Amino acid sequence: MIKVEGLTRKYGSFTAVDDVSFTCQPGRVTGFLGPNGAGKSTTMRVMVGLTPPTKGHVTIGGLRYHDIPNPGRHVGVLLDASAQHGGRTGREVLTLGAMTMGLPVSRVDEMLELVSLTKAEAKRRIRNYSLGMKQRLGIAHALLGDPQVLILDEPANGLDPAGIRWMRGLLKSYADRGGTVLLSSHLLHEVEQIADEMILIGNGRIVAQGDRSTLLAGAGPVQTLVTSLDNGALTAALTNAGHAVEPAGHGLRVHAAPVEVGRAALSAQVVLTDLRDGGAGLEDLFLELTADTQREATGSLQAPTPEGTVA
Ligand SMILES: Nc1ncnc2c1ncn2[C@@H]1O[C@H](COP(=O)(O)OP(=O)(O)OP(=O)(O)O)[C@@H](O)[C@H]1O
Repeated sequence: MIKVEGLTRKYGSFTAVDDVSFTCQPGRVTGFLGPNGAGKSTTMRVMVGLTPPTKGHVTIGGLRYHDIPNPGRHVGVLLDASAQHGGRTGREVLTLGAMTMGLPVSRVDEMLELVSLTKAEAKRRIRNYSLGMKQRLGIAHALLGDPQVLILDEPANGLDPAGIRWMRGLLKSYADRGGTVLLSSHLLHEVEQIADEMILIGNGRIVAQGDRSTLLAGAGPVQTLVTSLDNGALTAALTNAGHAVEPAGHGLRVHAAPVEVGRAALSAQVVLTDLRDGGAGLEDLFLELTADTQREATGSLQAPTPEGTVA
């Protein structure tokens, strides 16, 4: 388990992380989500002892990182995949890691296979790796010591769609086996597909946390988008059932849950061709909660004209 308690990190008069507290449970993937500069990396750096906190503390399995004997056997860390020495080969990096942690060198081949780096790629110098290859190597390094806890900063960065899917499966099965995973991202869709819990941070402060349904409960009124073979009859049935209905594209927006819409359609014998949640959703919630920390106005984006002026 990772426990962050009252963590504050200041740089001069600037507060990068402001009284942050949360826990990451074993068997769960926790997503750490926030816009650029929100304080995710700083929090993670404090977790693994690379940045001292101004106030508060972090424990992993009850110990501060510095007090964990042979930490690589307990905590797998990937903070910056490009931070490896460019002149070393991937195999050398993993071999050095295995030797430092007292692991058999056979572990290197296992990890290379796990992250799908070929033998030829493992012999290449890291300065010639693509970002996605560096990321795979970083994940291999984090998993080398078979740790119970993983702390990964933007692990999907640079991975192609198949790589992102692979990583999702890898982290989910790791958590299913009882591991604790904390991963950061500034991309909601990346996190929401994998995380059991989400922690939203903006301007160094936690703005929301919980599982998907808890967060969605705070995301505005329930709405459903529905299209049918007879929208007129469906509108009548929904109105009779006491639900507000308005036209939306080829279908209807109903101020009720999908199950209520389905019931009304059944009673009116209307065939549905599309039925989906039309609520504000997590993205709206995320943008709303972090609105004062976004660099862009979220409501009224205007594309620049070809001349570079806003139309
Ligand atoms: N060493 C430092 N000195 C001064 N300011 C710093 C330092 N490290 C981080 N900061 C500032 O702290 C804030 C939080 O940065 P951090 O890297 O933690 O954000 P982040 O949420 O990881 O962002 P991103 O998604 O862009 O990686 C930023 O404003 C950053 O400029």
